[in-house]
Amino acid sequence: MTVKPHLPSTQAWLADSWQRSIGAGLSEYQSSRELRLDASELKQKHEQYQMLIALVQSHALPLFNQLMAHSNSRLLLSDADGYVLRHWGVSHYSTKLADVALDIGVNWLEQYKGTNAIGTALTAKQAVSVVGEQHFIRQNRFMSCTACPIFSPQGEMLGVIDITSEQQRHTQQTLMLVSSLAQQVETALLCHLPDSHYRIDLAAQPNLLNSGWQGIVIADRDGRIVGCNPMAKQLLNHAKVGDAVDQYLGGNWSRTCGFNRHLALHLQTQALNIPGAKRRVAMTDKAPNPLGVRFRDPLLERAWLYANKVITKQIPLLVLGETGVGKEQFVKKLHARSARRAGPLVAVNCAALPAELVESELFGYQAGAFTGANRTGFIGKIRQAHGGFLFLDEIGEMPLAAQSRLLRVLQEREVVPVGSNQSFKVDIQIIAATHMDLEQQVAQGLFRQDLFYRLNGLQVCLPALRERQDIERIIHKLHRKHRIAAQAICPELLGQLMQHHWPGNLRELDNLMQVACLMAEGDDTLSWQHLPDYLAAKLAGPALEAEPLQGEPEAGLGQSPGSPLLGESGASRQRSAAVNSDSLNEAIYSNVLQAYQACDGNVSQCAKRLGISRNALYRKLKLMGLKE
Ligand SMILES: Nc1ncnc2c1ncn2[C@@H]1O[C@H](COP(=O)(O)OP(=O)(O)OP(=O)(O)O)[C@@H](O)[C@H]1O
Repeated sequence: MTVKPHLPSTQAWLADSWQRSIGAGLSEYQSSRELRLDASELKQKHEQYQMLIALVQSHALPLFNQLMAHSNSRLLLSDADGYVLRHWGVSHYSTKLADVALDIGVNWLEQYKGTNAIGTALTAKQAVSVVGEQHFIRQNRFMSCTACPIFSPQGEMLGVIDITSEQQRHTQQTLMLVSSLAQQVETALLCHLPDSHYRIDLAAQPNLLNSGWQGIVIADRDGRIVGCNPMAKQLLNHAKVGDAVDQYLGGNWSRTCGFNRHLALHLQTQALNIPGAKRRVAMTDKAPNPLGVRFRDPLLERAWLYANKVITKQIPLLVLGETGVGKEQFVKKLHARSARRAGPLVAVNCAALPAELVESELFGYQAGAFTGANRTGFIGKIRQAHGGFLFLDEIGEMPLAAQSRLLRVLQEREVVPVGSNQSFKVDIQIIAATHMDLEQQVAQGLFRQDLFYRLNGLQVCLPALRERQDIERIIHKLHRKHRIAAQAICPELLGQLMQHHWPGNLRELDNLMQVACLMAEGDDTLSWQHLPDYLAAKLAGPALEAEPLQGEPEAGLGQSPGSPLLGESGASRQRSAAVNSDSLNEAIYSNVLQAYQACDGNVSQCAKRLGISRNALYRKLKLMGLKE
């Protein structure tokens, strides 16, 4: 005899769900059906959703632990197909959950389990609480479950987050808590969109800015919206991705990061500092044609074509070239034009990575893995780069002890976070860059030969600025970038710029143009008179060829050494020293030291002040014994 279930009548979504359970052929008296992933399928799911899992762990688990850890409850995450991906909470509860198969890898769609929070939230696309008797299958009625879907910034449902409790009956508060956990994860996803540079929180009242109910807009470096939450859309009258933030918030929102006002809105802007902030939300299908990028210099063109060939095959790429030739920009362009462009580009500054932190930075670590570890753990740069590029910048500067650890990391394409026994497969393209002659470093015992071979799948060398056939075009390009209004360059100055040695390469030219254009504001022609004296002297007079601090030139520090790199043609063009190198080095030391002290040891600020890259500053500080 079949017993007709008594349909709950109080809430429409619940009645609909029971109807669907009956429609799926389930009976409340039977035990539920089981669809379970096998080990390899589960591993695949974990790889696919590792970013989501990590964000739940870092953005939802701490609050859950604080409020529910002692209440025989568990926090669960399922994917959009209803498979439980992970659960967290008190350990003695999981056996009981396992009895009803609320276990990792088990599917909780309504068609298998009847009305339940995970399956019903997925179908109804809304937060639901399914408490005790409301479960369709009797076997599940000892539980209270509350679940809320998590949506990607593009509106795609990624999964649900759920709290399941054994004794505690869920209430409206639990529903609010789970919704807020889902919201935290959605905000984290928003902040990890490719090109995220600014986060702007907005609200009508200042005390709502950190309430969880504020609007959030994520903008790129140029102030274009790359994503926003529904509240921001509402507050900004349907702002869209691609719109300029200025259009909605005036021109002051990014001027100083911090609090601000625009009309009736209170704003709080912060610069996002996510390492390699370009993470994958979804892989896109077709890569743009790299051959569409044209270089007007044959050496650069060849480097581009070769590099593009190897990066489709996961062959490690080594990018060489003097400081400031644009290695980092080249890698960014490679990434942007590659099939992995929707994946992240995660940069590691190897010069600034202490040996003892190599594993935890690269592999990640579990919460509490060692003293000083972040409470929520860290996913690690390698897993962050999954699906994209891992860019090992300044590889030649890496201390030997750190090199052997890096080698181990690169040999195993599986990552086990420090303090964990779970391994994660990673799919990454490795690119390393350096301004140093690595082969010479190997010969001198300063760089491990095995690591060199591991990184040196293909080597491309970017030409120095003085060697480039398109130097005139670059000068005009950088002039256009910095000039304040239409303006020509006087032929004598142009000629001199084209002949200059440019030890700091593009960076040096870029800095010079910036200063000169400021001086030339309002004039029709950029000419000698607009150059500060020291720059004019540098261009006009005999070249200042000082010995660098350690065979290495930097722009912006007042020195002008020759090329240290590779013995390639540029090196042969080095001119002889014309000033006393000791006094020049002294001046540089004192310059750097002053700036470093003035910036309270803040490397980014100090590099900005000196007009050099952070990497270059790190190198200087190391030479001066101010950094490890
Ligand atoms: N294609 C380009 N066009 C114009 N300017 C460029 C280009 N590439 C790089 N630059 C300028 O040169 C600067 C240095 O570029 P980048 O950091 O890529 O050099 P790098 O070779 O990686 O330097 P380092 O070895 O010191 O880290 C950039 O900040 C930019 O100002």
